Amino acid sequence: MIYSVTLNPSIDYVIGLPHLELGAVNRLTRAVKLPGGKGINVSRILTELHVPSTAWGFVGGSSGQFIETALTHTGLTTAFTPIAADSRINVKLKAESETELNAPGPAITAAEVAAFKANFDQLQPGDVVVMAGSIPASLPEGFYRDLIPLIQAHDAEFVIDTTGEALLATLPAHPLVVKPNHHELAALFGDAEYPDLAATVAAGRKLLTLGAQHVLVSMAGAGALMITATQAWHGTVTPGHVKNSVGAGDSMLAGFTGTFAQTHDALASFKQAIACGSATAFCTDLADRATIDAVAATITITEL
Ligand SMILES: Nc1ncnc2c1ncn2[C@@H]1O[C@H](COP(=O)(O)OP(=O)(O)OP(=O)(O)O)[C@@H](O)[C@H]1O
Ligand SMILES: O=P(O)(O)OC[C@@]1(O)O[C@H](CO)[C@@H](O)[C@@H]1O
Repeated sequence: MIYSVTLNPSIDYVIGLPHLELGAVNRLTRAVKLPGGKGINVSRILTELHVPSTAWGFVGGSSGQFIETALTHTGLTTAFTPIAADSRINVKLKAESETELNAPGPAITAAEVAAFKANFDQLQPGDVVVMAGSIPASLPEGFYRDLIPLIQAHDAEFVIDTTGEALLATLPAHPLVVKPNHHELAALFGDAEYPDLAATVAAGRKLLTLGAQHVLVSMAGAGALMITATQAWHGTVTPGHVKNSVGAGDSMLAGFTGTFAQTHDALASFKQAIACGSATAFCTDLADRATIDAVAATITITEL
């Protein structure tokens, strides 16, 4: 079983208008509410792929109720920990360009944390826990790192999508896959942007040396890399009409994790990762199965 962890779920309030004028009254031409949060997005894509998963995390208030109900309607299994405070609302503004306004998240009490951690008692060998997204300000910075022993005590694996020191701190525990984007990768090593794929591969390979089992580097419209100790592949898709980049990275992680959990075939998992990431970029919400399959048929993989 795959479990996603979203410590800080959100309602994603997606609003659109042709032109934003700061300091003026703007009339929206589009306004929709979606259940959001990186782990939740991973679970939503897994559902599209018919890979069972359960979404864990903290939800509270009427916003939390909306998130839970909306996810249940998608067929996703949730086992959220209820909290007294309200889940956050993040604004995704689509005008001339995309702007995201992400809230800090609710206060979470020690009793709520204890109830959440009790979930980990049910893990079985071979299960995978995907931890993704920000940590609410009321929880310690090292919260993800502290969950790893709870996972490994059951011989389960973990996947982590975080950045900077928080990511580096988890590598000695051998995450199944890490997926920085190329900007995050450069920042991780205090480098300027990498000039070419060879330099990006060399930096990605350092993450393997530090302990990651698989390394993907996403590069938005330029596709993605998968890097092993001796090989590297660059994957791209036929360009399409980009409608939404929110959740492309989460979709990618879902594609890799879901396929790897079923096949243990890293290259097939990489292809599905690219298909899911790009399909989300080509959809108005997260990708649907038909778009994922259509995009998968256009993938080109080049061994570097
Ligand atoms: N414009 C695009 N055209 C085609 N594919 C895209 C595009 N943007 C993203 N993708 C696909 O999605 C993958 C992940 O995108 P990206 O590199 O933006 O991840 P990210 O920075 O983690 O995204 P986010 O945080 O917005 O979810 C890319 O590697 C690519 O396969
Ligand atoms: O504030 P965080 O937790 O870093 O990111 C949250 C978020 O931006 O990530 C998802 C897209 O990746 C959205 O659904 C959600 O609003």
